[in-house]
Amino acid sequence: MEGSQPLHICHVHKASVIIHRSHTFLHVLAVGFLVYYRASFFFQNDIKNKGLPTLPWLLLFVSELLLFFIWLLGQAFRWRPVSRTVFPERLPEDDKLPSIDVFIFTADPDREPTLQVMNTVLSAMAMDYPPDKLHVYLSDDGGSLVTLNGMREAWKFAKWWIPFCRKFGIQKRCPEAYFSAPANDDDDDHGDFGSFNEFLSEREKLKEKYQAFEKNVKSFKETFEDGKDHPSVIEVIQGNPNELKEQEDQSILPRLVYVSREKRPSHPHHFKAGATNTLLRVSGVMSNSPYILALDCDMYCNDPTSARQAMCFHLDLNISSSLAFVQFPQRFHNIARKDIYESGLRSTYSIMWQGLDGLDGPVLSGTGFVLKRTSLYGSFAQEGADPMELKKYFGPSNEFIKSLFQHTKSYVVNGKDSSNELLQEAKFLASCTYGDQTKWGEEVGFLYYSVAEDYLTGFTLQCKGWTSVYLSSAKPQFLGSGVTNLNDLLTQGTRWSSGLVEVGISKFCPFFYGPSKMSFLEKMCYGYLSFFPLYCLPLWCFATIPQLYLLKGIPLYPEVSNSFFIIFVLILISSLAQQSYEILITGGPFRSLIYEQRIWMIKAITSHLYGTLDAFMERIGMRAASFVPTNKVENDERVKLYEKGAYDFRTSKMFLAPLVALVTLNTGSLLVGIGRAILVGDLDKMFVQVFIPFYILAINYPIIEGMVIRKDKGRIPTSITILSAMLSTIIFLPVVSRYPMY
Ligand SMILES: O=c1ccn([C@@H]2O[C@H](COP(=O)(O)OP(=O)(O)O[C@H]3O[C@H](CO)[C@@H](O)[C@H](O)[C@H]3O)[C@@H](O)[C@H]2O)c(=O)[nH]1
Ligand SMILES: [Mn+2]
Repeated sequence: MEGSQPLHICHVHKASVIIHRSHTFLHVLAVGFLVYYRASFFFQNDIKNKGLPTLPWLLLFVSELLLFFIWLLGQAFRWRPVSRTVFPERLPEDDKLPSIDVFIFTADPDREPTLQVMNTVLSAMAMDYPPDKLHVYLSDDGGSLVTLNGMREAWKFAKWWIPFCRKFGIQKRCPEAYFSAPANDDDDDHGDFGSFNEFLSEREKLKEKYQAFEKNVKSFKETFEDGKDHPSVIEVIQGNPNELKEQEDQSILPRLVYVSREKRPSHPHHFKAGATNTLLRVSGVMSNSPYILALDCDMYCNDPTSARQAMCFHLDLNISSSLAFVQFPQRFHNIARKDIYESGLRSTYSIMWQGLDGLDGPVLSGTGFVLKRTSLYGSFAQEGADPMELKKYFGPSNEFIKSLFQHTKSYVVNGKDSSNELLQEAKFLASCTYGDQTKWGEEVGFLYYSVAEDYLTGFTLQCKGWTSVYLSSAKPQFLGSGVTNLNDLLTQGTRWSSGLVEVGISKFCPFFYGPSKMSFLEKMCYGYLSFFPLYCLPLWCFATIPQLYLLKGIPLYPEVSNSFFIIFVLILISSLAQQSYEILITGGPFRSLIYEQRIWMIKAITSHLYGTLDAFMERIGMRAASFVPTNKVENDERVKLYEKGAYDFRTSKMFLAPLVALVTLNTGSLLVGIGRAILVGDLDKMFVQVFIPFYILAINYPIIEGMVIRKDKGRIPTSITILSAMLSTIIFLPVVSRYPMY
């Protein structure tokens, strides 16, 4: 680095460190007493005599231990949280900046509206970075003409949009976001008053052009096409040469390339990891930039300086040699005031990733990262290596092998003569068999093993000694669309947990995979992420066992007068205190306390259970992996429900039935508990078991509302309520009647 001014600084959150560590100590102490209480039960001589059932005790004990274990792993995130500040103004001159390939992924024009995808493309093209050093690639796994047409339209609009953004210092470079905000954004730099009028008239002109663009994108209809069976299609998007001189284009616009890899029904395509590897190869022979910015199709650039921010780390000679990627948070533009689905991912991006950043670095998070290309190539790509050996790793393309040792490549494709060869090579690199018998997906590029490809790939990078940094700023660098209905939330949650657990129970298990250069605390964090979905097992137990035994009048917790009762109370308070503290320091509204617990419970009962089962079934070969892209279409009626804070229960029976059945069971046992308290007068003995269903129902009141009060379309259908009530009776009745009431 030139001069003495640092490009970035890092602050340790000292107060949080002290608070978290002391809290961890106290909480562990309390759990120690709980373990003593549970364990001593088994050493009582009179269990048999009293006829007390040991199975529920054992289940509760194991549940408590498992939940505690997961919690303990989670404390590693709280060990040393840090945050960072960058100084992009101290970066070297533009001509010294390295070039960047931007990868944008889309898979399904029905779930991912083309206009939205094009807005992401435009926002990336308009980033504040030298345009000749920016190459934007769109991977279209849908293989859709609608998307290709959208790209051509986006290119035409970009020719107006990008100069406009530059001239007036526009900050919101995603056109949709820009035109839906008022004209006088204070962040923009309009110059003096005279030019403000000029600005207004140009803005009007641009708005008309945007509307025309929108119309062209939306009105394009596809003649039937099968997105799952087609050859690779690669097109360097360039306007009509007569419209604007090519050279002029080049000086103002970054390159834009459409890539739809070959797909054949008989050939696995490995979802997003496969798409990423295709883009790595294709871009390798086309632009071969040393850095890659990856974006999901809904994640538009909200801060045009994000690429420069990332360069503050990549160009810092003190850390750059081992730095694999800079991760930005996933933030969303559509989170309602009441974030009832917890789609803001508060804890992940404001607590956990900051904690990882204080250890060896954050987890690779699929989108919003700037990664060093060579980190994905492994250590085999050494200069002087045997070319035949290299082909075993990277496949047969000579052009691609050459690219491994060339740092950047002048852009040559323009659709004519010699460059046509390069386009042919690129198509070859995008063919579905290219990776066969190579190390792509195993040791090179993104790994295919899990649908949580980002998590797994980042994990293996860090095991090899690569580091990462996390940069979260007050102004989000990227904004995506968060989920706004229960169905999308639970479908996505099922995929995530299946992908994560799959890693945990494989040879990649964070605790055993090696040799690993990762610190123990970092391993705990990775272990937490792989195993936390298993909290579904304890939660299923807590939602059923105390309730069933309350119905039978058998106590499973200490009575109020027992001194161990206070331990259970303390553990509850301690957990709530930790969550409240974290909501407080991350600036969340206090009601999140309830929303987050509700979603925590709902996901345990549904998506985490299914995801975990899925992972085990895949492991034994009973199921194939699947990746259903999250729906990004906004439906007015459904968005209204979301903004009102009402759950949209239109989802499958598979998700609703267990929720309704457990709410029914808990209601039943709460009523019986209250009845017993009045008639039998054993509230002292059964207090905890009455309190648990009470707490569950209080947190999940909206489910009761959805079952019996709401009349709108988003309610829970009566048929499901009846079905689940019957189901819960059939399943639970035998358990209740096995032991005599006394
Ligand atoms: O076969 C596929 C499936 C998906 N995608 C793209 O992958 C991105 C992420 O998919 P999305 O449906 O939005 O999934 P999310 O659950 O929201 O994604 C999170 O989780 C994924 C792993 O499960 C990561 O890949 C993502 O980056 C991360 O944002 C989207 O742009 C898709 O178009 C593909 O390119 N090919
Ligand atoms: Mn997404």
